[in-house]
Amino acid sequence: MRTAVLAEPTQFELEERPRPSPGPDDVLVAIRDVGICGSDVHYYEHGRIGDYVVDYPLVLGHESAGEVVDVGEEVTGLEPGDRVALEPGVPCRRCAHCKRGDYHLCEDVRFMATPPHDGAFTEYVSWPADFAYQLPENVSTAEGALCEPLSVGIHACRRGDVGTGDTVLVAGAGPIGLLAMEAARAAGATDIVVSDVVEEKLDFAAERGADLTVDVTETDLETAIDEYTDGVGADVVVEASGADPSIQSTVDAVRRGGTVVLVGLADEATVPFDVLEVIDNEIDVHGSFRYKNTYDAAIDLLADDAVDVEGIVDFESPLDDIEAAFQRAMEPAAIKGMITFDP
Ligand SMILES: NC(=O)C1=CN([C@@H]2O[C@H](COP(=O)(O)OP(=O)(O)OC[C@H]3O[C@@H](n4cnc5c(N)ncnc54)[C@H](O)[C@@H]3O)[C@@H](O)[C@H]2O)C=CC1
Ligand SMILES: CC(=O)[C@H](N)C(=O)O
Repeated sequence: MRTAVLAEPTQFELEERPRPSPGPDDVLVAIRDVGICGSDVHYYEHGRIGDYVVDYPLVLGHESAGEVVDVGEEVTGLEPGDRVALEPGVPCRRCAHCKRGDYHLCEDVRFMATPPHDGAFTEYVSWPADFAYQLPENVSTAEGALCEPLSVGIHACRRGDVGTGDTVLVAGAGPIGLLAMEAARAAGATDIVVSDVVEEKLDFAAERGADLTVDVTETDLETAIDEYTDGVGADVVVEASGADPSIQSTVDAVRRGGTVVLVGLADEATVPFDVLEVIDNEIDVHGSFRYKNTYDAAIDLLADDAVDVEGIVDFESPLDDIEAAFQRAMEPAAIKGMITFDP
């Protein structure tokens, strides 16, 4: 099977690898669509993200969906021909975190395209059947692949307890921010403010329904939020940029008693943060790591047309052109690239 292998920084090689056989509890999936995530681009460019260092060769890609072509002997509920979205993190199922239900916090998780685990820029993946979610007829495999970043948005909104009538500030209009905006709207938020430093990103967020956009290179975020909320502040702030100034400004933009959800990964682990403001205003600050139990919700939202994920895809490319696709994904205005495979 044809596989794109990251052989060294900024260097993919296309190689033939043997097609895997599904284990007893696995499904063999012919991959149809794989999104290019910011983390894939980071590994491509720098060979590491924090403590995760690429031991070459590595197969990238963790936002994937495709068609089941074979099933292990113990698998029930899925059969060849079914289209599925693959949840990329398979936990150990035995540790204290897994047993508590926080399987996304499992320290032995096998997460696609996070070293040393291979991902989905390949023609076939064998994957545990319970982490393969059947797609209804009206949900495409491209949408199935984007259940992954949508899940990050859904989990962030759950962490922030976003509810009916809320005003939500989403900081950062990359794919994660844009899909957090979709998830917030679906959770009942009626006012969504999006901040960014790139005008095109904000224009795109506005086209996709942001009620207010704030270019923080020109406008003070706290002032803009104060004006929009009559001095109250946002009920929930979802920080999805990872930029230090944005992280710091979350406590100024949120209302007293509101919630800040930190999703964006800061370059440095330590960011100066006004703790007194957190205490005085009784702000709940939550970290949000990946997601758990979101795929069914993501697929239901897609089937009901309650969210739009395909609209964030701005370019598609076949596997053979993956190098060019990654070069394009590195452009500042790029949003979401998708590697597509012929059926
Ligand atoms: N916690 C988690 O489980 C996950 C975290 N992430 C992280 O979430 C963040 C967002 O991911 P993507 O959307 O893929 O990244 P992205 O890089 O495409 O988007 C970030 C956006 O933030 C904007 N930005 C930069 N400085 C800003 C500022 N001061 N204020 C507001 N916006 C600013 C950028 O212009 C860009 O549009 C990244 O840090 C990524 O590593 C991604 C997936 C999962
Ligand atoms: C941090 C990322 O972008 C990646 N999606 C991951 O969950 O590791």
